Parts: sequence; structure tokens; C-alpha cells
Amino acid sequence: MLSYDSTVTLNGQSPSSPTNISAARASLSSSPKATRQPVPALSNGNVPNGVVANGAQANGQQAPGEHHIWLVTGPAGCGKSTVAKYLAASLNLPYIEGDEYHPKANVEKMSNGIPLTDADRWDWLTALREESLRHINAGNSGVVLTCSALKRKYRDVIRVAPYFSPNLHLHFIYLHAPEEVLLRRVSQRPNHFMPASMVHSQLDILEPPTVEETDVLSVDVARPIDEVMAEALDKVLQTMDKVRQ
Ligand SMILES: Nc1ncnc2c1ncn2[C@@H]1O[C@H](COP(=O)(O)OP(=O)(O)OP(=O)(O)O)[C@@H](O)[C@H]1O
Ligand SMILES: O=C(O)[C@H](O)[C@@H](O)[C@H](O)[C@H](O)CO
Repeated sequence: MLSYDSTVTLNGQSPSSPTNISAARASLSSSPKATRQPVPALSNGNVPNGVVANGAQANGQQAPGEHHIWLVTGPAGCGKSTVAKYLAASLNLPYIEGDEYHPKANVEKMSNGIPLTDADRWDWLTALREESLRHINAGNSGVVLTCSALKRKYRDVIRVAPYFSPNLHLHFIYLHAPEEVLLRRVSQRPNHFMPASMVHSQLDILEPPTVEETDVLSVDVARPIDEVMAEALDKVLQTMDKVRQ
């Protein structure tokens, strides 16, 4: 297990598998509003460690030697899983569903309408950081994960990930919407442990990213999902371009 201050190595390798960034760009330009771009059916094939082998076509090349962690963040119901699956499929990257890494006790608490504490979240955050690094160290050019990361200090825990690796770039994709939108989505979502009554507690402790958190891309998600996904992907691709320059 990596500890809080472990050195991160990338095996000195360029990513061996190309990603389909060109395909993602083509899809954006041919479908500006992305209305013909359905949420990829990932067949829910999560293996226990949360990795999904997605079926996106690999048509392009990511800049060799650069690695990215794309962390989709925000309160319950903002659309983290939906957007993250879309990004992972579009970029042909592994996907980690953060909720699957909560210990049973955390899920029981949330199911019973009891908000988690900092202590409840700490090991979960480090586990997600380590799991992301495991994917990068295994030779993936990047990884997409979901994690509410509601407070600045939670994001800072994840920010340790690229500390020793100049070629590893961490980005947060912060999804935001008014409480009534989140409430509606959580209420209407079937078969999920999180009761709608928990939405308020999430917003109560939420520390929205500040301007000084320059690794954050923000997306207003109080809009149709096709627009949200298109904007998220566009911002990701633009960010990759900046890293390459
Ligand atoms: N932009 C959108 N417009 C309409 N419905 C949406 C939108 N984004 C997500 N949804 C729906 O809202 C619900 C919550 O989305 P999702 O599960 O992706 O959120 P989440 O942030 O991962 O939630 P949680 O952290 O609670 O698991 C789902 O039923 C999803 O289909
Ligand atoms: O930090 C937290 O309180 C949790 O991560 C929650 O955000 C849930 O996991 C998620 O929203 C499920 O609905």
C-alpha cells in the first residue's frame, strides 16, 4: 500500500495503448451539441476493484509520456457516474467508481441518512488515490474516477498523487447544480443507497473549488445530459492540449 508520502513512479514508460482522443474530437466537432452521443453502454461490467474494460475504439494517440487522472467531483446526484463513464469510454480509459470503495460501514451510515465525517472519509480518499496510481503504474495513460471530494482538504489528499511525477497531471471536473436539481435527481434514481434526505447535508459541508484551485474544470450540470457530457469532454480535450504545449 502506498502511504501518504510515497514516491510515485511511472515505470519510465510511454503509454503502450493508444487512446481515442482523435475519435473524441471528431465526435465533438461532428456533433457540437452531442445530442446524438448517447451515454455509452458500459454494460456495468465493473470488476470488484472498480475497473471497467470499456469498448471504445482506439483511433488516436495521446502525447507519449503524459498521464492524466480525471476526477469527477461534486455532491450526490450531480451526475458524477454518468459523466465519468462517458469520459472514460470516449477517451478509452479505465473507470473507477468511487462509491464502490466506501467501506460497508460508510454505506450503512449513508443508507440510514447519517452524513459521513472526515474520519469516515479519510481512508476512502487515500484508497481512491492509490487505486488511481495503480492504474497509471500499470501502464495506462490515464484514469477517470468519481469521488465527491466535497471539501478542499479532501481534494488536497488526492493532490498528493502526482507530487513526485511531473508527467502525471491531476484534474478535477467539478459538477455543480442547485439543490432542487440534485434533490430531484436523487429522488428519481432507483436502487441507490443514498436517500434524497442526504442531499442537504452534502451541500452543507460542500466547499466549492476556489479560483486558486487551478486544476479544477467546472461544469454547470443543471442542463440536459448531452450538453453536460459535451462540455465536460471539450474541457478535458482542451486541457490535454494545454498540457501538451
Ligand atoms: N444532466 C442531467 N440531466 C438529467 N438527469 C441527469 C443528469 N445527470 C445525471 N442525471 C441522472 O441523475 C441521477 C444521478 O446521476 P449520477 O448517478 O450520475 O450522479 P452521481 O453524482 O454519481 O451520484 P452519487 O454520487 O449520488 O452516486 C441519475 O439517475 C442520472 O441518470
Ligand atoms: O462524501 C460523501 O459523503 C460520499 O462520497 C457521498 O457523496 C456518496 O458516496 C455519494 O454521493 C453517493 O450518493
